[in-house]
Amino acid sequence: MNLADFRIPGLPSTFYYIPNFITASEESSILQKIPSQRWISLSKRRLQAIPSTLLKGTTLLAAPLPPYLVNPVIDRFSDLGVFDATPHRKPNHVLVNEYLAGQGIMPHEDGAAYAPVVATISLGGSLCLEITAKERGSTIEREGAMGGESQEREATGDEEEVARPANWRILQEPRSLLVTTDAAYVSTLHGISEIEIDEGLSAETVANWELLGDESVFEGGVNVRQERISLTYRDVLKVSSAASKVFGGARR
Ligand SMILES: O=C(O)CCC(=O)C(=O)O
Ligand SMILES: [Fe+2]
Repeated sequence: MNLADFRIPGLPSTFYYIPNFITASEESSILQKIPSQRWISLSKRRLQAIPSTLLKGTTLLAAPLPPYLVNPVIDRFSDLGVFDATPHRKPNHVLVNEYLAGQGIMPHEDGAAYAPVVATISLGGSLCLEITAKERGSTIEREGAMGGESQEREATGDEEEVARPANWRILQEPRSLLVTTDAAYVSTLHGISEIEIDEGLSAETVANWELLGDESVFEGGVNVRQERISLTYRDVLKVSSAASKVFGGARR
């Protein structure tokens, strides 16, 4: 399997969409293992930061990812070379987002705490991710990384930016992998509309239509939202080990 074969055409470089990246039984096994007591509730969705929320929004306290987030996907990322260009060459942080029908996430960018590669696995329902080309020079801070604290920022996000219509839609099916990298990571915003039905779905309006696993599901042009969980894998640039914190602190 070659990542280049899965490049989404017509979008800023580079997005890749791989349908059926995991099997249905792998999907249900992961869903069962997501801990039910770790959710942070935001007004529009719930999330978990694993292994933990970044310190100051930028620094990961080193800890391994739990096995259910490692197997089988990390080896598959390696086979595809998804994180080959990032400093740790594999992800060290996962944001788990849950969206019920009608829930979404404001347009945002993921920001400079991470290497510019996000690998998103979708579980449960399908929905459209909306991509907007960023205006030159504009900056919108990362929304998801800081968990609960960032909710305020989400609410007060730059109105001009969020009011602009999306340029492209990527339809994410359950069990698919979406990779956002290179210029696309820094030159576009992504968001999910708070709607219960995605409408007008077709080869003309969905950028990854030709790459879908089963486009016949969407033949009527509609997707009725079901509960969806996304696993967004990232490589946090700054990692601090607990030991270096303790000893570094004691020496000063
Ligand atoms: O759920 C998704 O696919 C997107 C989530 C997201 O953008 C984020 O957590 O930063
Ligand atoms: Fe994001």
